[in-house]
Amino acid sequence: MYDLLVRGGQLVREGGVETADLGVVEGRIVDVAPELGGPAREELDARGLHVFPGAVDIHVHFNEPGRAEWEGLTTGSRALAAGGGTVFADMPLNSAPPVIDAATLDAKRQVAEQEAYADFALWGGLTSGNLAWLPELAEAGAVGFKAFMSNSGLAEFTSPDDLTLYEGMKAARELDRIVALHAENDAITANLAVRIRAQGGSGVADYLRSRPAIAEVEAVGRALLLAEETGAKIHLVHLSTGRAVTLAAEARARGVDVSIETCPHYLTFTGEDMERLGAVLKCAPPLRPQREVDALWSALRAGLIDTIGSDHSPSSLDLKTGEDFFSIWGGIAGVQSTLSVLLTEGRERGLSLPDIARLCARTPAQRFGLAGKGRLEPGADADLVLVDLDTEWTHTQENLHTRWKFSPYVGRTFRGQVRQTLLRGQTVYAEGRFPHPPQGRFLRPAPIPQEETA
Ligand SMILES: NC(=O)N[C@H]1NC(=O)NC1=O
Ligand SMILES: [Zn+2]
Repeated sequence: MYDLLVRGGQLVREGGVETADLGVVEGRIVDVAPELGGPAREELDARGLHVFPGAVDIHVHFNEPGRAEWEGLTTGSRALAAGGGTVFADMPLNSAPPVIDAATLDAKRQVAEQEAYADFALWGGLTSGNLAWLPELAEAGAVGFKAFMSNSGLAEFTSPDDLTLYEGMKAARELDRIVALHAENDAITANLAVRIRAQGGSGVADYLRSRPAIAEVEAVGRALLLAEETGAKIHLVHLSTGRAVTLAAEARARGVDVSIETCPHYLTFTGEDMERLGAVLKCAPPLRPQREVDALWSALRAGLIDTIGSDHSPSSLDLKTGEDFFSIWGGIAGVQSTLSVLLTEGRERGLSLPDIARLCARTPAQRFGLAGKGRLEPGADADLVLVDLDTEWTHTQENLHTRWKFSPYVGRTFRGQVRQTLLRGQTVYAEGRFPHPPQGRFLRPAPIPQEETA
């Protein structure tokens, strides 16, 4: 007897899209076939809908404990679920204190186990001062170590110098953990900012000039060399330029173990949009000219980019206002919109539905050792998103579930709407509501597979 039978949905799987039923027992998919026989305790009619694996957002900042006024695990994970997500990996900053040792990781884990509407993994930090604590972070279940090659924007989350990064990668290799890198050259970005501000620059165009593409490309090149030298596995977060993606893809072709992420905002908005809309679009690396947006879409079509993470990083609204654009908080609130962007713009730009499922679910789950996630296969968790692909809808402040109703996607029209999200067979989101209390579980990464993730 099934606990749940999902009837007649169009399943988006690795090989293509097929109409079939899903049989679920104790939160796991046990059977996938057309016209499964019952009985079942509960049936869900998915006819006319597409069923995707729950999205796995490997890059969010929910900022709890310590900075819940910026977002919070409850609101952040509700927004994730409303956007079709069932798993998130929370970055070690901007929670306070940041996650740089086992005790801070355990403290965040405890809060998330109470509050998260999705299953979750936790990143540890690799900072200038915590090399000695990487083993205990790995032991506590960190999914990997995040390092900033430029200023993180928060004094308590320091950047490792190149020697520390090199030694951190060696340690990460020993611990079989991935190092995630925010790759921008610190000397270029910091010194340009000082010079431009000294000349009185304080606007969006000034900010854009302080973070040129070469800052990203140089840091990506350096990170790849260090990874090649140490044999470490690295994950390049939020790449914003075609040239950085090409550099990383070339390194991968000669054996460097690198995965490549971009974010919906680099696929949707340009520097000109940032100049027009201001703080709601402030991020680092910054938004780029249209030709880079197009280059990222080409790279996605060519299979060069592995994962899409939201880099959801909001703050309270007071930090998003002010005359000096350099001082405004950098971070975009997009956790609810990743799948919507891909279903709308991605389909127009030539991605298939299985491509979208691979980028948003299968590859991030596989790359980060999140067993049972990201696939609609027998044995996997019944993490399902029911999507009506044809409905057009416009994002409003009212349908945002984040703490602050401040997102660049408000006012945007999407084609394809999330109707219902299930986590291990239980509905966590349906038609604007969250019918059950939070039940997210901590995911400890399994050993990372060696094979290519692309
Ligand atoms: N600290 C933090 O969240 N930084 C993020 N925000 C952003 O725009 N880029 C980042 O790396
Ligand atoms: Zn981030």
